[in-house]
Amino acid sequence: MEALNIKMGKRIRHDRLLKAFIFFFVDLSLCSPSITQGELPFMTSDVKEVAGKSFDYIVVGGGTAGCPLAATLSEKFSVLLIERGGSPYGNPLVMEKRFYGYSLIQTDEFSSVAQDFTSTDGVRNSRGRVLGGSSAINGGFYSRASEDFIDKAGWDKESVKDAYTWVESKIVSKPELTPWQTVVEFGLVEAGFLPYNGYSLEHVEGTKIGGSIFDVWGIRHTSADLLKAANPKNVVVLLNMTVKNIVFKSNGNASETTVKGVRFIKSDGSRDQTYKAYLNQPKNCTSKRGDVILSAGALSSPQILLLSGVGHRKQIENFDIPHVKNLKGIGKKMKDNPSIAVLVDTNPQSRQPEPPQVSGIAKDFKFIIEGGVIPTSFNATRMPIAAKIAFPVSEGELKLSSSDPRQTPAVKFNYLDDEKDLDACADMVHLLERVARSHSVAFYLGAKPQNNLMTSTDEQRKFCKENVRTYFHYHGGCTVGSVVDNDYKVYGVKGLRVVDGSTFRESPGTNPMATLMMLGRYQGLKILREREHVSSLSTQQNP
Ligand SMILES: Cc1cc2nc3c(=O)[nH]c(=O)nc-3n(C[C@H](O)[C@H](O)[C@H](O)COP(=O)(O)OP(=O)(O)OC[C@H]3O[C@@H](n4cnc5c(N)ncnc54)[C@H](O)[C@@H]3O)c2cc1C
Repeated sequence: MEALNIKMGKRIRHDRLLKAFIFFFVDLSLCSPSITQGELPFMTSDVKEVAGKSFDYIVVGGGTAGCPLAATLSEKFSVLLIERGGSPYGNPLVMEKRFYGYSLIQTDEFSSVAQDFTSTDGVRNSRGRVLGGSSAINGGFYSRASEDFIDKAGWDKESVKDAYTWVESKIVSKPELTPWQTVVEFGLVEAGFLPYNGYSLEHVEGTKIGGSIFDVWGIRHTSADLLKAANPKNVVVLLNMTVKNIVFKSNGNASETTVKGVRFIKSDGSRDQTYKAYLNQPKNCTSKRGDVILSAGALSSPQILLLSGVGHRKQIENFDIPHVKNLKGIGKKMKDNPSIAVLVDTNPQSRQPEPPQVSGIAKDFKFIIEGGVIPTSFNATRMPIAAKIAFPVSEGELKLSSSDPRQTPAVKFNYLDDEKDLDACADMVHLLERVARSHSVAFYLGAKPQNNLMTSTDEQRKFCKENVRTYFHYHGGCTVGSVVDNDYKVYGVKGLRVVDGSTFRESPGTNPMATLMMLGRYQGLKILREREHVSSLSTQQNP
């Protein structure tokens, strides 16, 4: 136990460990409020309510960024939000913390809330397919981006803070640590992740407890809950429909590409029947108009652009899609933070799953380490401690693999291709082992601390190459500066924006969910400000 008593910036008190053990035996979810709580009155799967109609804004993808964006725009404008998946409410795989991780193992081709995909590198991965997007299947760890990241993005600091606070006031809770999470905390401190910062939403070096979108009853609050702030008179959330492509105006002016609306299909597979929804048209050419905003995530937003004929001509024409606009950056700069995990348990066991709640941020913010209990089947879990490289150099590409928008496009991330990433990974393995083999972890498992750590760089590099996996923070494909400008408008196309993880040149160092929710709110408010004097009444219906 001596190792537990090492000095920290702020001492972790022993009564916390006792409290954590008590928590272990009292399953708070038994007295949880109903998981159906939160159904939204403006959700529908009835295509007739929407097909052929016009709106000021059409948001494609009700995910992490799309929900806060639609909620915010609806304060002043009519908004249609189209989501390919169904409602998260009432689904225990989404809503209940005790089933965390099960959604990733119960997948099917077209309807499960998590959609499996394997990158061309051979790494298995997942993405959300439900209102709330990937915030409905993820670990729920909530952490703001660093000031440096916000500076680089050129965002207004005060507005960023307000947008984070808006999100946090609605869906973020301070977690109670379980015994295992407390042990991970001690292990990180023991391995030198200092200072100890306690509970913090900020991205700070050392060890910290992050926020959570799971509340004290173990109920998940996805970004869909942010839609509760929407103006119910102004918003329609259309579920179970997949947007196939963007509809452009054919005004004969080849130099100007203007968006008219979107075309979509039912997600269940009846692909032959397509439906359309339109943007309201401005009364005259000087009035401002709304946009179609793609918030379909790092894989689908570039895919929808390519399926719409926007992108590299050759790729598009290979799928018999008419080419509309040459924009070479689409599908480029795809990145996924390389990750390595070490299992601390020797065998699978049937434990309650636990999302990561404590993180170690090390070496000038280069590495992030977290630990959890992850289900590998319906009756077995493992206990990995995993680390990611925060700012990898290697990048890859996304290409169409089918004209079916429900299929995941082909994506290659080129994990660890760059020597700098491989060196960083070797360094990361060293740190990871120090946590995984710490006295704290060994004490919890009732084992002796192992001292057979990998020592040679060659051994660590080999381990990295053979074991690289995802931390699920993939991003890029429509990056700022190459596909969208600083206002998130697609270059050369009128009435089209992208607001989601595809616009990130790099993931915000820490876990990205908080910053994507913030981005939805931030960009929504920015658009409202831009159009302060325009009301939806100044527009006429289309067609
Ligand atoms: C398993 C897992 C664990 C993670 N853990 C964490 C964590 O603990 N903390 C953290 O900060 N981050 C975590 N992440 C990362 C984070 O959740 C994602 O980076 C983030 O949610 C992505 O947000 P987004 O808005 O870009 O996309 P998404 O949230 O994925 O939203 C895209 C939405 O668009 C919909 N859509 C896609 N195509 C179409 C179409 N053609 N038509 C209509 N709708 C469409 C999708 O169904 C989805 O709802 C995790 C991710 C995963 C997958």
